[in-house]
Amino acid sequence: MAQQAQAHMPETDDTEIVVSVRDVTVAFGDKVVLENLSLDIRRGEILGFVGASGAGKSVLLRTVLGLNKKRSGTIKLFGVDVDKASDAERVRLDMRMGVLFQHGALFSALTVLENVQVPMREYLDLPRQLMDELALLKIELVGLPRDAAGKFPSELSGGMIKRAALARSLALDPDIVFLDEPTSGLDPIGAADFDELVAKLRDTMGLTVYMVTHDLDSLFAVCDRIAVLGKKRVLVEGTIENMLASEEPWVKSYFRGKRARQIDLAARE
Ligand SMILES: Nc1ncnc2c1ncn2[C@@H]1O[C@H](COP(=O)(O)OP(=O)(O)OP(=O)(O)O)[C@@H](O)[C@H]1O
Repeated sequence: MAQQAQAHMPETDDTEIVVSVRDVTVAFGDKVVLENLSLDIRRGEILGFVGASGAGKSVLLRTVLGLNKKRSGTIKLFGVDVDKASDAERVRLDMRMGVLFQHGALFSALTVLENVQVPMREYLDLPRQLMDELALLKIELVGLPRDAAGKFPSELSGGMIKRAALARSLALDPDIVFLDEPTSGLDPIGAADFDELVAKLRDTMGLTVYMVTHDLDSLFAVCDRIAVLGKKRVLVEGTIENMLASEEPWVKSYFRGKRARQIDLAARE
C-alpha cells in the first residue's frame, strides 16, 4: 500500500521539499524504533503525522530536529544534509525551524513575553526594546490580547498556553513549525480555533506545518496531506481521501472507525 501510494505521488521539485528524510533508522540499544523510514515535507503544506501510541512519532520529530541520533539514513533540511552541515550552518538551520513540544509548554517562572523572547535571546543579539516589540507582535499574531504578555502561564487557560507556546515557536520567523499534539487537552471548540489559526498562519506567512496529532478533527479540517507511521516506517501517505480509501488495517480502523464517520458526516452536512 505504501509503495502504491508513494509510486503515484507527483514528482516534486527538490527546492519545494523543506525536510527530506530518507531510509532513516533509529534504535535505542537493541530496540529499533524506525527502520528505513522515508518522508518529505513540502513547502507550504500542513502535514498531519499520525500513528498508534508508541509507534515513534516523537522519536522521528526529535531525530529530524537533531535531538536523537539516527543509526543510518539521510536527513536534509532546506536541501542541506545535516551530517555535512558545519556548526554555523546547523545554527542557521535551527533558526529556520520552530517547535511546539507536547509537554514542553512554557517556562512557568517567565511571563508570556519573556517566554516568547527565549529563542530571541538564544539566537539573536537585539536591544531590549526591539525584542519587546517583536515579542508583542508574535503574541498578537497568535490571537492573544496584548495584556497576556505580562501574565505568567499559571494565569492562562489551556488554549492561551498553546497560543503562547505557538508564539514562542514563531519567535524567529521560522519557515517551518513542528507541532507535537498541539490540540491535546483542548476542548473541541478551542481545538478548532487553534486549527484555524494554524491554517491562517500557513496562508498568510507561507509557513510549512508538520503536525503530530491524534485529533481526527484536525486531520479532516486543516491537513493537506497525512502520513501514517506504523511498522517502523511510513505505511501510507496522501490526502484524507487516500486515507479513507486505504485498506491498510490500522488506517482503516482509524479513519473509518465510528468516531471518524461521525466527523466525516458532520463535515459534509
Ligand atoms: N530515549 C529513548 N530511549 C529508549 N527508548 C525510547 C527513547 N525515546 C523513545 N523510546 C521508545 O521509542 C518508542 C516510540 O516512542 P515515541 O514517544 O516516539 O512514540 P509516539 O508515537 O510519539 O507515542 P505517543 O503517541 O504515545 O506520544 C517507545 O517504545 C519509546 O519507549
